Amino acid sequence: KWLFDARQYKHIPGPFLSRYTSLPLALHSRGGKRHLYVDSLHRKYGPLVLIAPNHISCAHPDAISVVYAQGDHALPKSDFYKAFVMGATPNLFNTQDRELHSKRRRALAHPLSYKSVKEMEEWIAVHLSKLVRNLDKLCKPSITTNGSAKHHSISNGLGLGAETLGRASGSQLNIHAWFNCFTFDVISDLAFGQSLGMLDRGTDVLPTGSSSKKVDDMGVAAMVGVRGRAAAFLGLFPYLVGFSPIGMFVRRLLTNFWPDALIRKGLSSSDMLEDIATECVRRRLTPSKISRDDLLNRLVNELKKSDQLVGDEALKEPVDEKIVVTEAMLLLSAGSDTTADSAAAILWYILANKPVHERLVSELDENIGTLSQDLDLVDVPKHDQVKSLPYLSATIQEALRMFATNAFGLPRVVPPSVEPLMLIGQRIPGGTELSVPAYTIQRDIDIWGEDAHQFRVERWLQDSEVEVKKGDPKYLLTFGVGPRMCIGKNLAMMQLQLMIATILLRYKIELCDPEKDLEAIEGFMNKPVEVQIKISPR
Ligand code: HEM
Repeated sequence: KWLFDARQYKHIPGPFLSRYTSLPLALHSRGGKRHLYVDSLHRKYGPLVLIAPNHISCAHPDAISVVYAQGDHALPKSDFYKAFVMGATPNLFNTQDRELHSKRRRALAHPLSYKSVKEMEEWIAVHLSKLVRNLDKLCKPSITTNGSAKHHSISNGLGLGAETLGRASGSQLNIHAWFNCFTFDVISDLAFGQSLGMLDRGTDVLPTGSSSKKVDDMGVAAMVGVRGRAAAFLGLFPYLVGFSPIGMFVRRLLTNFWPDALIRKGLSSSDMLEDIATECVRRRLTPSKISRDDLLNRLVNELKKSDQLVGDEALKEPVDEKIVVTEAMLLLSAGSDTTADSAAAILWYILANKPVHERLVSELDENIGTLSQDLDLVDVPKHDQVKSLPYLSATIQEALRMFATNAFGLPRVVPPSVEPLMLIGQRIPGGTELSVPAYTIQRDIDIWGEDAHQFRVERWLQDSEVEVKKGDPKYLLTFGVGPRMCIGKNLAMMQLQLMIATILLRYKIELCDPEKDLEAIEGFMNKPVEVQIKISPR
């Protein structure tokens, strides 16, 4: 079968080794640079490349609507997603079953609609205000008894090794770590009915005793990150993982004995996250606890409705706790660091481009004006004030194009039973995995023009005086495309617009090292390593 597989792809170019093994791809994935490797292969071999024995990467604009097609032509997610097991049941993100997906998607679509997210804006504002209070304090070094300036320090969660994720001294801090605290607090508040309290504690390390399993000194952001890296690697060997009892058993073995510490840590982080989510959801579902109309409440109601129970009857029935936990945990892992990573990258691009920074500040000043600078009255903009600002929206689009939070191609599979599929003039046999590499598409000069590698906000502006090829959102793959595209986009965009606007309105900021490029490491998503800024009140 192995040799047969290799023969049926002989018309597709690619590295010799990749015809027989996924190892080259896996090694680049383990190194956190898969998208750059695949991009280099496209530059060498052209738009279709065999990157693993039955996996074709398609860097062509026409491939997007075929690989991520809607309706009857939709291709299911490939076995790669088996590595994203969380709990013992599949969730909206990792299920390969079309019916289960539609059912769960319906249950979450309403709670995450723009209208519903807008109704939860006040909870987001509470956390934004806490973020600002923390940054305000860090902006102003306090004076010690001997008169010297004392720097506020923050131990803010640990990265993979011993490096501190968000240390701040005086007016220098890693804004990425603070964005993580903010987005984790928001999503845990909305999805678990209780925030993880990171902004209150100034750290993403949970207090001891918050979980029955051992949560060592690793921050939750690092747990989510390392879990993504392990899954992105193991997904290339899907026969090792999965929901079956054997898959679960093998997973246990891997967690304890896999020779690579990163993979072991990723698997045990997944267990720890599950443990945290289970405890939070269980606490929240206890009848005596306060109930409020947040994401968890809406999700529970929708799940009950999808079980054909309606009205009062639905509310009386207990919902399957396992399903709520698995979906709430998905929201925690899918809806937190992704937003923080994107916000950190957007801010980096703004600060690295002074004219863009200045124009944004003028737009915000003209449209919003000053916010309260009084620590006790921390005031943040409303989403209605920022959502339609043209320069802010264009900057966010352009930074997401350049950074590509979702950078590698999300794999789908041609069902074995169907007729070979035609893709940009080539026959693709059933059973083939296909993906469209977001990073490569988002920097393709045929789509974006000769300046595709340059940060040009003007390409998204209607009335730009600068000569530039216009941007087309259908080639921006940040949130995915098709039936499996991001369901949390409304919430993510709302947070991104509010975070960036608030920070720019309130503070004078600059990069600590403007000469340094934005460093990123990729797991399932691409993540900035850190963004160190100098910050002071405006
Ligand atoms: C800037 C932030 C975000 C980015 C870049 C992002 C990106 C993505 C992408 C690319 C996908 C498709 C994944 C695939 O096909 O394998 C996806 C799916 C998903 N995202 Fe997001 N996301 C973000 C924020 C959020 C938020 C805030 C939430 C939840 C509140 C969320 C929940 C989900 C879920 C549940 C799915 C699975 C949808 C399905 O399979 O039907 N995401 N996201």
